[in-house]
Amino acid sequence: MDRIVITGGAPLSGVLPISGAKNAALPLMIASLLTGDTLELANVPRLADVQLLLRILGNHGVDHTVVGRRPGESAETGQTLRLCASTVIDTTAPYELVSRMRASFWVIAPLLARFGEARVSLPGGCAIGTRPVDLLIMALERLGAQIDIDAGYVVAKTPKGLKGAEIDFPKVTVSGTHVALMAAVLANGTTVIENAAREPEIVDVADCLVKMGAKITGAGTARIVIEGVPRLSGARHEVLPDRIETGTYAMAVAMAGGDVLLEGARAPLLQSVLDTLVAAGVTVEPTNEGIRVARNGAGIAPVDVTTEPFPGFPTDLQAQLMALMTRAEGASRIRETIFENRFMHVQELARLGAKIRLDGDVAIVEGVERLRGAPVMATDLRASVSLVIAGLAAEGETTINRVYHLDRGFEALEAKLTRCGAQVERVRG
Ligand SMILES: CC(=O)N[C@H]1[C@@H](OP(=O)(O)OP(=O)(O)OC[C@H]2O[C@@H](n3ccc(=O)[nH]c3=O)[C@H](O)[C@@H]2O)O[C@H](CO)[C@@H](O)[C@@H]1O
Ligand SMILES: C=C(OP(=O)(O)O)C(=O)O
Repeated sequence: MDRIVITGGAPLSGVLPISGAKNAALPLMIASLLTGDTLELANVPRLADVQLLLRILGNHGVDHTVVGRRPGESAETGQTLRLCASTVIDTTAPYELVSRMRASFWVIAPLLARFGEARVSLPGGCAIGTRPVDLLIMALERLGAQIDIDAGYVVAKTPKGLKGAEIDFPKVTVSGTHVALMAAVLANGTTVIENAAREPEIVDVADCLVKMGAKITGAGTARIVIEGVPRLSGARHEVLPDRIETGTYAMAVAMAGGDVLLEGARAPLLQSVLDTLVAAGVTVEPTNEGIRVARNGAGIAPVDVTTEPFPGFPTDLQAQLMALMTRAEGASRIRETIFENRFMHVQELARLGAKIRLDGDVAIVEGVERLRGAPVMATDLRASVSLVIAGLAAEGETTINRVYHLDRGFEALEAKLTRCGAQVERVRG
């Protein structure tokens, strides 16, 4: 298995390109099931999750081609995919594939909306929490689907087609909102989603669906209204920049010190994160090309942060912020409210010398003078990258095992960091 070896201590400088957002690319690819025409998606990151989803869609009969490199695309960022679901041969998504990536469960919505049936494996447990799908099922039932659970599969049918309805989510859910949206666009009549997730990735998917002929208003607010249409057509759409990758590299610069332009990043996608970094004493400057992040000499000030649905501080950056705060001048308080088991990085950061105490859903991080490199491993994507951030500031060598987690969500991580002066190497094996 591959490992990443980091020799800490080098400041970062230069230009680091930001890739397309994984969490938008995945539902956008799934939306290709809603039409028999071609959906062309640009700026799709080259990630293990994207490759796996192509396999899952291929299993349903979706053809894909990778279009030659376009202007603005490089070996490090982005590819253009053409997806065509003109002949869907199978409406079952099997356990072997769905169990490897949660978002693949969302195929249930377009399959049901377009073909009136879907049989999709329950996604199974995951390192960061139990992550049930009850609210996704509730949304589909509200739209008139009959749902049974059979041998670990969700079997959904809608013999007379889906019907528009009011869906009021008792808690904000990104997955629930994606599923409700993708089902409602082909339903008969009007659907209103209340307490909808406002994440930028929801807006990106809604924008693409509108290009495909869907009638959607209110995406990006807590109330989305969808007027169902009988069919959707093909479209071309460019995936928005990855705000989580942006925040991750901003924290890497804050940790290592230096001055880097995060090229293509958009500040409004992560204002709460940028505000936190400014509070920590980091220089953050949105420019026409992206976001400049710098820390030259100044210490890191401790912060008090709670994870929340967008526009609050994202749970997907909680581990990275915690890594940064291990070097702060004082104690930080980080509260995780989205997932009940998302502190798996704490014991690994401790191996590098971090001082972190857990009290329920709160982590109290006592900043230390120095971290020291060590072998570490993590059980999920963002926890793994928090160890990369810590490794950049640790004395000596940090070896990160289980690199497949990083490959799920960070395109060309070593190349991007190395180009900015970090000593990061992938050891194949
Ligand atoms: C591929 C993708 O986009 N993943 C993101 C998505 O995950 P995901 O879409 O799975 O996250 P949700 O917003 O749906 O989950 C939020 C909370 O609601 C709970 N819940 C969710 C659905 C349900 O039916 N019942 C239920 O109780 C979850 O367990 C969790 O505690 O949003 C999360 C929150 O921003 C991010 O961390 C993930 O990176
Ligand atoms: C938790 C994440 O992804 P997923 O929902 O695919 O597990 C993530 O992107 O941090």
